[in-house]
Amino acid sequence: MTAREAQAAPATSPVPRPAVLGDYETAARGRLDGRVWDFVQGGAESERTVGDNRRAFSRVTLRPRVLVDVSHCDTGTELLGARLRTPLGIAPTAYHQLVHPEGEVATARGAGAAGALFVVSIYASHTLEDIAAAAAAPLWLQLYWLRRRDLLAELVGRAAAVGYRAIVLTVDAPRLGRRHRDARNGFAIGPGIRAANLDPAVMTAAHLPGTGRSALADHAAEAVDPSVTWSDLAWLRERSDLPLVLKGILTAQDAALAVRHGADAIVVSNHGGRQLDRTPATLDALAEVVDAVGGAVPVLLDGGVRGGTDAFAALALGARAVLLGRPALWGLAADGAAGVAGVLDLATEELAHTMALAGRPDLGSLDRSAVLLRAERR
Ligand SMILES: Cc1cc2nc3c(=O)[nH]c(=O)nc-3n(C[C@H](O)[C@H](O)[C@H](O)COP(=O)(O)O)c2cc1C
Ligand SMILES: CCCCCCC(=O)C(=O)O
Repeated sequence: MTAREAQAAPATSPVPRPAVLGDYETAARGRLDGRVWDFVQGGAESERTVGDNRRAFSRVTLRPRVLVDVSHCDTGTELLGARLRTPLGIAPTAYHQLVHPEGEVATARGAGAAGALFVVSIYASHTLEDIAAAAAAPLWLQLYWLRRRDLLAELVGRAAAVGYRAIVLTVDAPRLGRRHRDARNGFAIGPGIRAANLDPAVMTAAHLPGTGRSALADHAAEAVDPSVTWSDLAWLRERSDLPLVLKGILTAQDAALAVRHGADAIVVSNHGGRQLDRTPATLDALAEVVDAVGGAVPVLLDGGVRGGTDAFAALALGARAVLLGRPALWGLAADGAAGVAGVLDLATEELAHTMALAGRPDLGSLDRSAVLLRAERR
């Protein structure tokens, strides 16, 4: 069942006729506890980077070509050997059960209905195996480099055994960003929700409310290994034959190092503005990374993508695919699997529409000449 069918059928759909992804945001806002909402929406420190990710997309101008046959617009793409119906996928986000009882199992169903990639967080609230059983489209597994390397080795083995297609190592979080909303809320992961793939002994701090701090930040300080460097990637490589994707690259220097150390793909990401505040908007960093990589590996982007026209801009500037973080959680909170598929289908329809009006009937015909990215006014 596609999301459109799901929404057309019962008059009880909680998000009737969403016109833009922001309609899912509004619906999610009405359903979530304030502290969970702050955890989802919030960013690090002044949240300047959260806003900059969005502002960068508003500086894009489109340059349409005309008298092109656009009677069929194809959003299909290929990524690390897998065919996808859409270049829009789901970024890894922790603890989907915070926003919907069916958590990542529903997210996997929604992504499958849309034919979209789903990157599963190491902090998923369902097991890798249950998520895989619900999936009908490619899954990748995201890791943070935990001090407990035995857990990493176990996870990459389990992921391969149930068909995950890549390992994504997030490299922008040697410690957690200073998230003032979570600190003020003393945010902790509530009872009944757990990181289903990790040893509970590692997770204690993440569940301690009432400290006056973010329990997740305390957990990260305990559990994440901040001493990891480029040379450690070989350790992970030796334990998995799956392609290795590095998420959180923002500079040409690190992009070149990633290629040199054998990364199979790169995600240009500032973690949705949740880690180092005042990093560049991902759209502004994209061309630098794409140029440094020189086509050696695919480059993906996340951060601030809120519709098909944003995706069009990122794809034109060289991204092979684009990931949605918060919007997937809005869809999940609003309407479970149908909401996730609804977000992906709506954004993909918007992308196809933009492609038609811009005279670019397939992703291969999209290049930098399709957009102008105006410099930021100082
Ligand atoms: C609630 C939440 C949880 C997140 N959890 C993770 C995570 O577990 N691993 C990770 O690599 N990134 C995580 N991220 C960052 C996302 O993968 C992604 O980089 C970011 O959300 C993209 O920006 P967007 O939300 O503006 O689309 C999280 C983001 C949010 C909003
Ligand atoms: C590394 C400790 C917990 C991380 C929580 C998920 C996440 O990455 C986020 O942005 O939030």
